[in-house]
Amino acid sequence: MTRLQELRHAMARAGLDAVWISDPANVRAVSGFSSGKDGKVLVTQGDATLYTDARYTVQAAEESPLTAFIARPPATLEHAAPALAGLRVGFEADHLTVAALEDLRDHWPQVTLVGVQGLVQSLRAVKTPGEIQAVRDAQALADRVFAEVRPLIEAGARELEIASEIELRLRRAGAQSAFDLIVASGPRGAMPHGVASDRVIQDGDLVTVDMGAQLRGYHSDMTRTVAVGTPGAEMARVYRAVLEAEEAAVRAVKPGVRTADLDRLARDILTGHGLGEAFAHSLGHGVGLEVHEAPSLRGTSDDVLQPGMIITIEPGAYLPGVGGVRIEDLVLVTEGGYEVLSVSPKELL
Ligand SMILES: CSCC[C@H](N)C(=O)N[C@@H](C)C(=O)N[C@@H](C)C(=O)O
Repeated sequence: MTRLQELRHAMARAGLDAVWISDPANVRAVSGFSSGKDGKVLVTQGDATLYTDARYTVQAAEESPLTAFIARPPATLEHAAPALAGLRVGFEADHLTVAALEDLRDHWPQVTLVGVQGLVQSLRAVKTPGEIQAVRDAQALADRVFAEVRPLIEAGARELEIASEIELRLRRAGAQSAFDLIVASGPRGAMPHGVASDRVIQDGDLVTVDMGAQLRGYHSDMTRTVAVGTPGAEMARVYRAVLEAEEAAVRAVKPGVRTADLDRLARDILTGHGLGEAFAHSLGHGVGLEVHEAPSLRGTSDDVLQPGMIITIEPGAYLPGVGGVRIEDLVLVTEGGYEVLSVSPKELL
Protein backbone atom coordinates (compact mmCIF):
# COMPACT_ATOMS: atom_id res chain seq x y z
CA MET A 1 0.00 0.00 0.00
CA THR A 2 1.38 3.47 -0.84
CA ARG A 3 1.58 6.14 1.84
CA LEU A 4 -1.26 8.01 0.11
CA GLN A 5 -3.46 4.90 0.29
CA GLU A 6 -2.55 4.44 3.96
CA LEU A 7 -3.45 8.08 4.58
CA ARG A 8 -6.86 7.64 2.95
CA HIS A 9 -7.56 4.69 5.25
CA ALA A 10 -6.48 6.80 8.24
CA MET A 11 -8.73 9.66 7.05
CA ALA A 12 -11.70 7.29 6.81
CA ARG A 13 -11.04 5.98 10.33
CA ALA A 14 -10.94 9.60 11.58
CA GLY A 15 -14.21 10.45 9.79
CA LEU A 16 -12.54 12.90 7.40
CA ASP A 17 -13.41 13.49 3.73
CA ALA A 18 -10.18 15.36 3.08
CA VAL A 19 -7.04 16.60 4.79
CA TRP A 20 -5.08 19.82 4.27
CA ILE A 21 -1.39 19.03 4.89
CA SER A 22 0.82 21.97 5.85
CA ASP A 23 3.62 20.45 7.96
CA PRO A 24 6.71 20.51 5.65
CA ALA A 25 7.87 16.98 6.48
CA ASN A 26 4.35 15.64 5.96
CA VAL A 27 4.05 17.51 2.66
CA ARG A 28 7.25 15.80 1.56
CA ALA A 29 6.23 12.39 2.85
CA VAL A 30 2.92 12.44 0.98
CA SER A 31 3.98 14.21 -2.24
CA GLY A 32 7.73 13.63 -2.64
CA PHE A 33 8.15 17.42 -3.08
CA SER A 34 11.36 18.31 -1.25
CA SER A 35 10.60 21.99 -0.54
CA GLY A 36 7.81 21.12 1.83
CA LYS A 37 7.87 24.47 3.61
CA ASP A 38 6.74 26.13 0.37
CA GLY A 39 4.07 23.56 -0.39
CA LYS A 40 0.72 22.26 0.84
CA VAL A 41 -1.12 19.09 -0.12
CA LEU A 42 -4.86 18.56 -0.27
CA VAL A 43 -5.83 14.89 -0.14
CA THR A 44 -9.39 13.72 -0.74
CA GLN A 45 -10.55 10.12 -1.19
CA GLY A 46 -10.36 10.52 -4.97
CA ASP A 47 -7.67 13.11 -5.56
CA ALA A 48 -4.47 14.67 -4.25
CA THR A 49 -3.11 18.08 -5.26
CA LEU A 50 0.23 19.69 -4.49
CA TYR A 51 -0.02 23.46 -4.07
CA THR A 52 3.17 25.45 -4.53
CA ASP A 53 4.31 28.60 -6.30
CA ALA A 54 6.04 29.43 -9.58
CA ARG A 55 9.54 29.13 -8.10
CA TYR A 56 8.94 25.39 -7.99
CA THR A 57 7.10 24.61 -11.25
CA VAL A 58 9.95 22.49 -12.65
CA GLN A 59 10.93 20.95 -9.31
CA ALA A 60 7.36 19.95 -8.45
CA ALA A 61 6.95 18.21 -11.82
CA GLU A 62 10.26 16.39 -11.37
CA GLU A 63 9.75 15.27 -7.80
CA SER A 64 6.05 14.69 -7.29
CA PRO A 65 3.59 12.35 -9.02
CA LEU A 66 0.73 14.56 -7.75
CA THR A 67 -1.04 17.14 -9.89
CA ALA A 68 0.52 20.49 -9.03
CA PHE A 69 -1.47 23.71 -8.82
CA ILE A 70 0.97 26.59 -9.15
CA ALA A 71 -0.21 29.70 -7.33
CA ARG A 72 0.17 31.62 -4.10
CA PRO A 73 -2.51 32.08 -1.44
CA PRO A 74 -5.32 33.06 -1.59
CA ALA A 75 -5.56 31.64 -5.13
CA THR A 76 -4.65 28.19 -3.77
CA LEU A 77 -7.48 28.23 -1.23
CA GLU A 78 -9.93 29.61 -3.81
CA HIS A 79 -8.98 26.79 -6.18
CA ALA A 80 -9.66 24.14 -3.55
CA ALA A 81 -12.91 25.63 -2.20
CA PRO A 82 -15.55 24.28 -4.67
CA ALA A 83 -14.48 20.64 -4.29
CA LEU A 84 -14.55 20.90 -0.50
CA ALA A 85 -17.99 22.45 0.01
CA GLY A 86 -19.98 20.43 2.56
CA LEU A 87 -17.02 18.20 3.51
CA ARG A 88 -15.20 17.49 6.78
CA VAL A 89 -11.61 18.59 6.17
CA GLY A 90 -8.80 17.87 8.60
CA PHE A 91 -6.06 20.40 9.25
CA GLU A 92 -2.81 19.77 11.13
CA ALA A 93 -3.54 21.31 14.52
CA ASP A 94 0.03 20.70 15.68
CA HIS A 95 1.42 22.79 12.84
CA LEU A 96 -1.05 25.30 11.35
CA THR A 97 -0.82 28.79 12.82
CA VAL A 98 -3.92 30.51 14.16
CA ALA A 99 -3.65 33.04 11.30
CA ALA A 100 -3.49 30.27 8.68
CA LEU A 101 -6.52 28.59 10.24
CA GLU A 102 -8.42 31.90 10.00
CA ASP A 103 -7.52 31.99 6.29
CA LEU A 104 -8.97 28.51 5.81
CA ARG A 105 -12.16 29.58 7.64
CA ASP A 106 -12.47 32.73 5.51
CA HIS A 107 -11.97 30.96 2.18
CA TRP A 108 -13.82 27.71 2.94
CA PRO A 109 -17.00 28.90 4.67
CA GLN A 110 -18.91 25.76 3.69
CA VAL A 111 -16.29 23.39 5.09
CA THR A 112 -16.28 21.75 8.53
CA LEU A 113 -12.68 22.11 9.68
CA VAL A 114 -11.43 19.44 12.07
CA GLY A 115 -8.12 19.69 13.91
CA VAL A 116 -6.09 16.46 13.69
CA GLN A 117 -2.76 15.54 15.27
CA GLY A 118 -0.20 12.97 14.20
CA LEU A 119 -2.23 11.65 11.25
CA VAL A 120 0.65 11.61 8.74
CA GLN A 121 3.35 11.40 11.44
CA SER A 122 2.05 8.02 12.60
CA LEU A 123 2.31 6.69 9.03
CA ARG A 124 5.84 8.09 8.71
CA ALA A 125 6.93 6.13 11.80
CA VAL A 126 7.15 2.99 9.64
CA LYS A 127 9.66 3.62 6.88
CA THR A 128 9.47 2.46 3.26
CA PRO A 129 12.47 0.50 1.91
CA GLY A 130 13.63 3.67 0.11
CA GLU A 131 13.46 5.67 3.34
CA ILE A 132 15.39 3.00 5.24
CA GLN A 133 18.11 3.18 2.60
CA ALA A 134 18.22 6.99 2.85
CA VAL A 135 18.66 6.90 6.65
CA ARG A 136 21.18 4.07 6.30
CA ASP A 137 23.21 6.20 3.85
CA ALA A 138 23.02 9.25 6.15
CA GLN A 139 24.25 7.17 9.09
CA ALA A 140 27.05 5.55 7.06
CA LEU A 141 28.28 9.03 6.17
CA ALA A 142 28.07 10.15 9.81
CA ASP A 143 30.06 7.09 10.92
CA ARG A 144 32.72 7.82 8.29
CA VAL A 145 33.00 11.46 9.32
CA PHE A 146 33.15 10.57 13.01
CA ALA A 147 36.04 8.14 12.32
CA GLU A 148 37.89 10.91 10.43
CA VAL A 149 37.38 13.48 13.18
CA ARG A 150 37.89 11.20 16.20
CA PRO A 151 41.70 11.69 16.26
CA LEU A 152 41.19 15.47 16.49
CA ILE A 153 39.38 15.15 19.84
CA GLU A 154 42.38 15.73 22.05
CA ALA A 155 43.62 18.03 24.79
CA GLY A 156 44.10 21.55 23.46
CA ALA A 157 41.42 21.36 20.75
CA ARG A 158 38.37 23.59 21.00
CA GLU A 159 34.88 22.09 20.86
CA LEU A 160 34.03 24.45 17.98
CA GLU A 161 36.97 23.15 15.95
CA ILE A 162 35.65 19.60 16.27
CA ALA A 163 32.16 20.74 15.28
CA SER A 164 33.37 22.70 12.25
CA GLU A 165 35.49 19.77 11.05
CA ILE A 166 32.43 17.54 11.19
CA GLU A 167 30.25 20.12 9.40
CA LEU A 168 32.84 20.67 6.68
CA ARG A 169 33.17 16.97 5.96
CA LEU A 170 29.39 16.49 5.86
CA ARG A 171 29.08 19.43 3.46
CA ARG A 172 31.81 18.12 1.19
CA ALA A 173 29.92 14.83 0.97
CA GLY A 174 26.76 16.63 -0.22
CA ALA A 175 25.04 16.45 3.14
CA GLN A 176 24.65 18.85 6.04
CA SER A 177 24.48 18.64 9.79
CA ALA A 178 21.12 17.28 10.95
CA PHE A 179 21.07 19.75 13.89
CA ASP A 180 23.34 22.13 15.80
CA LEU A 181 26.28 19.92 16.64
CA ILE A 182 26.64 18.94 20.26
CA VAL A 183 30.27 18.80 21.43
CA ALA A 184 30.25 19.02 25.23
CA SER A 185 33.51 18.44 27.07
CA GLY A 186 34.34 18.13 30.76
CA PRO A 187 31.72 19.82 32.98
CA ARG A 188 29.81 20.98 29.87
CA GLY A 189 28.91 17.32 29.36
CA ALA A 190 26.29 17.84 32.08
CA MET A 191 24.23 19.71 29.45
CA PRO A 192 22.44 17.11 27.29
CA HIS A 193 22.28 19.66 24.46
CA GLY A 194 25.58 21.43 25.05
CA VAL A 195 26.20 22.76 21.53
CA ALA A 196 29.87 23.26 20.70
CA SER A 197 31.48 26.20 22.49
CA ASP A 198 34.96 27.71 22.46
CA ARG A 199 35.96 25.64 25.49
CA VAL A 200 39.40 24.05 25.19
CA ILE A 201 39.32 20.30 25.80
CA GLN A 202 41.43 19.23 28.80
CA ASP A 203 43.36 16.06 29.55
CA GLY A 204 41.07 13.66 31.47
CA ASP A 205 37.84 15.11 29.96
CA LEU A 206 34.97 13.07 28.66
CA VAL A 207 33.66 14.62 25.44
CA THR A 208 30.13 13.98 24.23
CA VAL A 209 29.67 14.32 20.47
CA ASP A 210 26.06 14.13 19.26
CA MET A 211 25.94 14.38 15.48
CA GLY A 212 23.76 13.53 12.52
CA ALA A 213 23.83 13.88 8.77
CA GLN A 214 20.96 15.15 6.69
CA LEU A 215 21.21 13.52 3.29
CA ARG A 216 18.49 13.60 0.58
CA GLY A 217 16.13 15.00 3.22
CA TYR A 218 16.62 12.11 5.66
CA HIS A 219 18.47 12.30 8.96
CA SER A 220 20.73 10.21 11.11
CA ASP A 221 21.44 10.66 14.82
CA MET A 222 24.25 9.18 16.93
CA THR A 223 26.09 10.09 20.12
CA ARG A 224 29.46 8.94 21.32
CA THR A 225 31.20 9.97 24.53
CA VAL A 226 34.97 9.65 24.28
CA ALA A 227 37.77 10.02 26.82
CA VAL A 228 40.72 12.33 26.34
CA GLY A 229 43.55 10.83 28.34
CA THR A 230 42.46 8.91 31.42
CA PRO A 231 39.10 9.97 32.92
CA GLY A 232 38.51 10.02 36.68
CA ALA A 233 37.18 6.86 38.31
CA GLU A 234 33.69 8.33 38.89
CA MET A 235 33.10 9.33 35.25
CA ALA A 236 34.48 5.98 34.06
CA ARG A 237 31.91 4.30 36.34
CA VAL A 238 29.15 6.51 34.95
CA TYR A 239 30.24 5.60 31.41
CA ARG A 240 30.04 1.86 32.14
CA ALA A 241 26.58 2.28 33.69
CA VAL A 242 25.24 4.21 30.67
CA LEU A 243 26.76 1.66 28.28
CA GLU A 244 25.14 -1.19 30.21
CA ALA A 245 21.73 0.55 30.00
CA GLU A 246 22.21 1.33 26.32
CA GLU A 247 23.21 -2.17 25.28
CA ALA A 248 20.44 -3.78 27.32
CA ALA A 249 17.82 -1.51 25.71
CA VAL A 250 19.16 -2.19 22.20
CA ARG A 251 19.04 -5.96 22.82
CA ALA A 252 15.38 -5.65 23.90
CA VAL A 253 14.29 -3.99 20.63
CA LYS A 254 11.81 -6.10 18.65
CA PRO A 255 8.35 -5.74 17.15
CA GLY A 256 5.55 -5.66 19.70
CA VAL A 257 7.62 -4.10 22.48
CA ARG A 258 6.11 -1.01 24.12
CA THR A 259 8.54 1.90 23.88
CA ALA A 260 7.64 2.93 27.44
CA ASP A 261 8.89 -0.47 28.61
CA LEU A 262 12.22 0.10 26.83
CA ASP A 263 12.58 3.45 28.57
CA ARG A 264 11.81 1.75 31.88
CA LEU A 265 14.38 -0.98 31.26
CA ALA A 266 17.20 1.53 30.68
CA ARG A 267 16.04 3.80 33.52
CA ASP A 268 15.93 0.91 36.01
CA ILE A 269 19.53 -0.05 35.16
CA LEU A 270 20.70 3.52 35.69
CA THR A 271 18.68 3.74 38.91
CA GLY A 272 20.47 0.60 40.09
CA HIS A 273 23.72 2.51 39.65
CA GLY A 274 22.37 5.51 41.55
CA LEU A 275 21.94 7.48 38.31
CA GLY A 276 18.17 7.41 37.81
CA GLU A 277 17.77 11.12 38.59
CA ALA A 278 20.71 11.93 36.30
CA PHE A 279 18.92 10.48 33.23
CA ALA A 280 17.17 13.71 32.32
CA HIS A 281 15.37 12.86 29.08
CA SER A 282 13.56 10.10 27.25
CA LEU A 283 15.29 6.97 25.97
CA GLY A 284 14.89 7.93 22.32
CA HIS A 285 12.76 8.82 19.34
CA GLY A 286 12.06 7.97 15.73
CA VAL A 287 14.31 9.41 13.01
CA GLY A 288 13.51 10.08 9.35
CA LEU A 289 12.43 13.23 7.54
CA GLU A 290 12.84 14.87 10.95
CA VAL A 291 15.44 14.22 13.63
CA HIS A 292 12.70 13.80 16.21
CA GLU A 293 9.63 12.02 14.96
CA ALA A 294 7.36 9.14 15.91
CA PRO A 295 7.62 6.80 17.71
CA SER A 296 8.48 8.36 21.06
CA LEU A 297 10.50 6.27 23.52
CA ARG A 298 9.23 8.23 26.50
CA GLY A 299 7.95 6.67 29.70
CA THR A 300 4.46 8.05 29.02
CA SER A 301 4.30 6.89 25.39
CA ASP A 302 1.70 4.40 24.11
CA ASP A 303 3.79 3.59 21.03
CA VAL A 304 4.61 -0.01 20.16
CA LEU A 305 7.57 -1.02 17.99
CA GLN A 306 6.86 -2.25 14.45
CA PRO A 307 9.18 -3.55 11.73
CA GLY A 308 10.44 -0.66 9.61
CA MET A 309 10.65 1.85 12.45
CA ILE A 310 13.99 3.61 12.88
CA ILE A 311 14.65 4.71 16.44
CA THR A 312 17.41 5.97 18.67
CA ILE A 313 18.41 4.34 21.93
CA GLU A 314 20.21 7.04 23.92
CA PRO A 315 20.39 6.85 27.68
CA GLY A 316 22.53 9.43 29.42
CA ALA A 317 23.61 10.58 32.85
CA TYR A 318 24.27 14.25 33.58
CA LEU A 319 25.99 15.45 36.76
CA PRO A 320 25.90 19.26 37.09
CA GLY A 321 29.33 20.73 37.76
CA VAL A 322 31.01 17.41 37.01
CA GLY A 323 30.21 16.14 33.51
CA GLY A 324 28.03 13.76 31.59
CA VAL A 325 27.77 10.73 29.36
CA ARG A 326 25.35 9.89 26.55
CA ILE A 327 25.62 6.91 24.24
CA GLU A 328 23.23 6.77 21.31
CA ASP A 329 22.73 4.23 18.57
CA LEU A 330 20.45 4.42 15.55
CA VAL A 331 18.44 1.20 15.36
CA LEU A 332 16.20 -0.30 12.67
CA VAL A 333 13.38 -2.49 13.96
CA THR A 334 13.30 -5.65 11.84
CA GLU A 335 10.85 -8.59 11.63
CA GLY A 336 13.18 -10.64 13.80
CA GLY A 337 14.39 -7.94 16.21
CA TYR A 338 16.75 -5.14 15.32
CA GLU A 339 19.71 -3.96 13.28
CA VAL A 340 22.06 -1.31 14.67
CA LEU A 341 22.75 1.17 11.85
CA SER A 342 25.44 3.18 13.70
CA VAL A 343 28.76 1.38 13.77
CA SER A 344 31.16 3.84 15.45
CA PRO A 345 33.05 2.19 18.31
CA LYS A 346 31.83 2.63 21.87
CA GLU A 347 35.01 1.84 23.80
CA LEU A 348 35.75 4.74 26.12
CA LEU A 349 39.53 4.72 25.76
C1 LIG B 1 18.02 19.28 18.76
S1 LIG B 1 18.13 17.76 17.97
C2 LIG B 1 19.12 16.87 19.12
C3 LIG B 1 19.27 15.48 18.75
C4 LIG B 1 19.81 14.68 19.90
N1 LIG B 1 20.53 13.54 19.40
C5 LIG B 1 18.72 14.16 20.77
O1 LIG B 1 17.83 13.50 20.28
N2 LIG B 1 18.80 14.41 22.07
C6 LIG B 1 17.87 13.81 23.00
C7 LIG B 1 18.45 13.95 24.39
C8 LIG B 1 16.52 14.49 22.95
O2 LIG B 1 16.43 15.66 22.61
N3 LIG B 1 15.46 13.75 23.25
C9 LIG B 1 14.10 14.24 23.22
C10 LIG B 1 13.29 13.36 22.31
C11 LIG B 1 13.50 14.24 24.62
O3 LIG B 1 13.88 13.42 25.45
O4 LIG B 1 12.58 15.05 24.82
